[in-house]
Amino acid sequence: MFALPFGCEPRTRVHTRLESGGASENGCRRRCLVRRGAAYAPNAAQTSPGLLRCHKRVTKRSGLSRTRAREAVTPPATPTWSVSRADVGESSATPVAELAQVSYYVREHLAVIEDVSLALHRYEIVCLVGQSGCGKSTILRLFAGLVRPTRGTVYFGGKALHRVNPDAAIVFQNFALFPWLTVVENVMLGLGSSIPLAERRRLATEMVDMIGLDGYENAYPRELSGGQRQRVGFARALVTHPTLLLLDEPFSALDVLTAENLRSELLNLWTHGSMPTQSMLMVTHGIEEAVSLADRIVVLGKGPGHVRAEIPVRLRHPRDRKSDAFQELVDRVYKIISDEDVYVTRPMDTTGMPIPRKGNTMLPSGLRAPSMPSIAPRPRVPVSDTVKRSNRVNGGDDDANMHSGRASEATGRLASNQANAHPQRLEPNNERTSEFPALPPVRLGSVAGLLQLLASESSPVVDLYRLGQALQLDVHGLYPIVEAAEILGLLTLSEGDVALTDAGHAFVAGSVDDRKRIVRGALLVAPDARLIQIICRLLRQAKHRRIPESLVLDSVLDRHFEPAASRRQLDTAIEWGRYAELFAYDSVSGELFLEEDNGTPENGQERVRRSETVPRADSSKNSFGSREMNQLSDATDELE
Ligand SMILES: Nc1ncnc2c1ncn2[C@@H]1O[C@H](COP(=O)(O)OP(=O)(O)OP(=O)(O)O)[C@@H](O)[C@H]1O
Repeated sequence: MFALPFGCEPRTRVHTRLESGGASENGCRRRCLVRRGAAYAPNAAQTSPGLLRCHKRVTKRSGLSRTRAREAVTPPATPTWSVSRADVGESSATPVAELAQVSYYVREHLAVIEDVSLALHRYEIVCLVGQSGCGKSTILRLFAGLVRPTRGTVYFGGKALHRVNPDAAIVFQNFALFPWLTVVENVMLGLGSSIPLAERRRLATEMVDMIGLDGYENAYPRELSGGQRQRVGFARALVTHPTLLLLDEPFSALDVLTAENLRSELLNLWTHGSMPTQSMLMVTHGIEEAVSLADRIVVLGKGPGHVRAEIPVRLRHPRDRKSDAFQELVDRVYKIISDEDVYVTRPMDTTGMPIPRKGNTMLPSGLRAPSMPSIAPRPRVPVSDTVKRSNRVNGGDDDANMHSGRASEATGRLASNQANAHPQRLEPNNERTSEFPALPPVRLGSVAGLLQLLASESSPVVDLYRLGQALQLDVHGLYPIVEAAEILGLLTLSEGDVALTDAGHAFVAGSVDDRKRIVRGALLVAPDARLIQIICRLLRQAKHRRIPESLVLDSVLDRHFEPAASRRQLDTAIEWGRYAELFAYDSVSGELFLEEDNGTPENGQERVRRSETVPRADSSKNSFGSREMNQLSDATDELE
């Protein structure tokens, strides 16, 4: 199945609101929501992790100063962001969308779902859980108007829906990106052709920025990690400003740390009222995921699909997964799903108390046991220097690793026991031929996920071994992520224990811009980030602020690493440099380049940003004069 967000009309109410003060009902409502922040909402500047970049968006669009723009969208300081948007009492009598006694049959006689009634209210996240084949995705498609009910009615905004829903968008599990289109072009597809091309590009670029992919606008999907691809999926859905966001297992294809990071960023956007969306319906197989995100969990039964229980989740955000209330709810949902004979009547649903008839503890097919990691104490196993060195050059096993795919994740898990039991037996890596510092080849999204996880722990110090167990990562998979965080000064590792530093706490609490600033500052001074520092200096020396990647490979990396390891080092440097917006990369020409200089001195160095005006060298290596190449090549000796 492949579909794009629906609707072609430009829907610009949020931007209108931000620029003009907002006159629309929706804009007003959302503004009120933000203002009520004094009573319930978070202070983005203090507590907002992740993806939120509204202040930057406002700056770009309205010309406000950055500080003023931040004030325009940041609610007043408040103790905590703890109340669900569904709890603000703004849900109106008319649901955002509703299935009223809907049945859906295929081939005229095969019932997929039967007599399902389900209302989605304003500012509510509803999670659909249930065994494989119980009709979860079908319900999503009904709300999207992609399929029509055989009986019953689908309502949207109180009106019967008879066509594809233009105010809904879907985020898919498998990202569904066009590989031949860049990030911005993929997002533009969500907008439809009735909007002028330049406007589509502008809106898409803004959304890419908001979703935390600034610096990747012109990257192709193959250059992105799974988490980044799913960010594009979110951007493509959100760029249409959908009233209803439908999520079909959006985190299930991601490794656990990336999923953790993205999930918390999404929740943060939602909680801050930064999304144009009024209601979210998410299909998930993860019970803990449902309990951590949902305002209401709907459990479906199968044969044919029907609603077995609706369980309101009244826990406050951020939800403590170790709390008794959280775990009780997980157990309750688990019991309802796993025991077909637990019969739940509708009046009982609101209390969330099922009536067990007889025991059945088997995990149904397609249902994952509670999967979000929690960490317990354990005996200590230090990580050997050999493992550290080996992992720096070779990377770990998870999707976190930039050079391994899903298959290697599974392999890594299988290998985990041996590796954890005998880390000191791992063979030293022989690729490196000198003491040039190697970057651990991991994605920074995984680092963010790890930090997020550590911050949610009650203990300030967490045991690395237990952490690996909880994440189902062996030492090869986990250590490079920890090491990357260590290089960036975000955590400390001592005798097998990891602890967040002040910078690590600031990173977790910070916005996307804050996070990038922290990483940028660290990369410019960290001794182990010498490769990135050399690239930055070469770029500043280059005539057009562009260098071919071959220069870095030939003149720097190949002196110190075997060719395959050189490539991995360069890919890592590109990923980190892009994230920090230190430089950009053109994968077609294989060139690194500086973006427009915004003149902001940082750590004694000048930060540079994108510019269409930077002259672009020809994609062939020859466009760099041999004299310049020689000069730059000579310069590397000095830089090293
Ligand atoms: N167009 C169709 N033709 C034939 N069978 C269909 C069609 N649509 C849905 N089904 C069947 O209906 C059942 C429910 O499908 P659906 O994808 O909605 O379930 P699901 O709960 O989302 O499953 P999963 O959790 O495995 O993704 C499945 O058995 C599916 O094969």
